[in-house]
Amino acid sequence: MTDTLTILRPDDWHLHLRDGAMLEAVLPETARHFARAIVMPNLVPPVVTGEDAAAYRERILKANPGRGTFEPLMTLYLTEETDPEDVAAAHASGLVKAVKLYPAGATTNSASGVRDFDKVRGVLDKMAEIGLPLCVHGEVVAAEVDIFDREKVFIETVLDPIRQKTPGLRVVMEHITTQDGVEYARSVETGLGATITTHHLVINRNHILVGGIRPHYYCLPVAKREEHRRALVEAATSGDRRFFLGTDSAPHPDGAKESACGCAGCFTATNTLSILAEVFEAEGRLDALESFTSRNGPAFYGLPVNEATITLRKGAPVSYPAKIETADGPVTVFDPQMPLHWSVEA
Ligand SMILES: NC(=O)N[C@@H](CC(=O)O)C(=O)O
Ligand SMILES: [Zn+2]
Ligand SMILES: [Zn+2]
Repeated sequence: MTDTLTILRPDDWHLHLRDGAMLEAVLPETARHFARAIVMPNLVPPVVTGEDAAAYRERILKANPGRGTFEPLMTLYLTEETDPEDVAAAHASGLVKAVKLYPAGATTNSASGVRDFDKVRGVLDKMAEIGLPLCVHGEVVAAEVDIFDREKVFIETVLDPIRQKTPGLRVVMEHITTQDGVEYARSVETGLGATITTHHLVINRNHILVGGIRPHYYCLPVAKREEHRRALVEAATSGDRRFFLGTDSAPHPDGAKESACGCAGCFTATNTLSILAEVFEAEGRLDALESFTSRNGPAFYGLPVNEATITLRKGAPVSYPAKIETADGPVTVFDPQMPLHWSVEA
């Protein structure tokens, strides 16, 4: 039986670091194990211009004393007013690694997102020309579409048309939650990737609703039926280069989650690697963990893999804090409802 596993140091291709006191509290949780992360731009106000991204990057680096090896990979929040030339300049300077598309109203802090996709055509055409990836929160927001169908309908009515109208545009389907997402990603040979979160590999919609409503399992896109979770596990553990880890670790203070109108987001930075090792081992696919966490993402983004490694060791159940303390209040760490035996060696 394998009880140690050494893999290239992982990256997180979808992460929320927030700002201010929350940034300071959560950044070490990611920097402990990850070399790089694609940092989501949904601050209030959002990170829209190259100048915004440069300033946010400085704040992240400053919040990370003594852990100089963590590299934030910056993104821009696409609005209907985004200037294609500003995007191109931010890309050319090496500052920005992706642009993020939020359909307006789809998720946390998405009010400045896109309503009319034709209005961003110029930016998308420019991105296709320069090879800058578009990261997509793939849910429609129309009130008549059931929340459990929003991803599937988005793929059919928004994502596929966008890709047809802007050939060559590189797209990452962020945090896919359905078999439909897996199948669509698999239907395209190059230029389309998909991130999968830690929590969507573990929970289905019953975790949110059975035995009482459990706000710490509520995130967007909302977890789906078990058959969809199984499709995600199969895709993540397959080694297929189109699928890579984006934890979507999204901290909210407990008070904002345990509320009559609780925020969406699961905070998984602290125990992600232990959870993933458990999931991959259960599938008999520990050999594919490195592809998912450390190889497929850099390959999609055209970046080198990390040189450093981490070692996971199997032993007695790992202990981790139930909550992270922050100046904004405690943040509950995702509870996978299973013992975790794999720890990351310091
Ligand atoms: N995933 C979530 O449920 N929440 C994210 C936003 C997002 O990634 O959609 C957040 O910023 O809190
Ligand atoms: Zn999202
Ligand atoms: Zn997210």
